[in-house]
Amino acid sequence: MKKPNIALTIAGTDPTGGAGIMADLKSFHASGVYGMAVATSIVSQNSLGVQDVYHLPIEVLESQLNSVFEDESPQAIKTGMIASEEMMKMIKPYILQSNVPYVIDPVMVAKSGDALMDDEGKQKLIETLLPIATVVTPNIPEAEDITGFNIETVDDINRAGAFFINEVGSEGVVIKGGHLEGDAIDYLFTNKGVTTWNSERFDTKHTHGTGCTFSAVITAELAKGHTIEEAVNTAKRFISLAIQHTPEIGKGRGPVNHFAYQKIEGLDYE
Ligand SMILES: Nc1ncnc2c1ncn2[C@@H]1O[C@H](COP(=O)(O)OP(=O)(O)O)[C@@H](O)[C@H]1O
Ligand SMILES: Cc1ncc(COP(=O)(O)OP(=O)(O)O)c(N)n1
Repeated sequence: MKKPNIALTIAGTDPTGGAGIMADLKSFHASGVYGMAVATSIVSQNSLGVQDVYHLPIEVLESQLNSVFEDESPQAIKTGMIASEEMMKMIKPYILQSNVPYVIDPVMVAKSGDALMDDEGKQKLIETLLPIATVVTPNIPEAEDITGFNIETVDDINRAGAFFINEVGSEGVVIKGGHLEGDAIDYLFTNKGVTTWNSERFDTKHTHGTGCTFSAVITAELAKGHTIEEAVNTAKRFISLAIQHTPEIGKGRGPVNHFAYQKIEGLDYE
């Protein structure tokens, strides 16, 4: 059997499996990629919200990174929740040395409204990690925080896309339209221009972890050697099916279905 491609996620946890590294590992698996995961923070959360957040000591983060990189070389890396500048500085050299596609989900606030990063962390993310990203996947509030202006119209989205590419220095950015009204439209900006993906908006409250899942699939597709455009195309189809076929788990805003794409599209593993 051929050795699989490997994707690594570096992010926070969710014991109920809807978001964070747990959702990333399921999404990697459902994309036919071998997943590895380094935890940054332990988050006690569920479909009802975030109950507690415990940031791991920096030496625990370093120790996990060494365990991964002493042993293997992932073909793509994703970061999600990174709470402090100290963590960002610890992670950055591992990403640079890997020299593989790097996806940033700039996680700042959970949909429950709970903060997952402080204000200083947001500024440091712009300075340390966003300039080395292959793709950044902000939702509208995250894009507003990073750019510093309100995003309400398509003109605002175009201005935000230009800000990430020209001022921050990211190679690509997908500004996700999940938080706007109407169809769920996502906008990919690269130096080649803008590409949009449009899906119907499914009327469901079960959208916990949509951003984690979407960015994890982009990472998996990049690990397989696909282009940014191909990776976002697959991720959009994956997340649309995952939201359309939610498993209705938990008492509140539950997770998406990480295995709908695999079942419906009949993904073949190599
Ligand atoms: N109700 C919905 N119906 C269809 N697609 C959605 C819906 N909500 C979000 N999406 C899609 O899910 C992905 C994640 O978007 P979003 O929910 O904005 O991210 P986040 O979880 O980071 O807030 C995007 O592709 C977005 O268009
Ligand atoms: C550990 C952890 N990371 C990220 C998030 C945010 O997830 P996201 O996919 O943006 O969706 P919501 O969970 O906010 O609905 C999280 N909750 N936990």
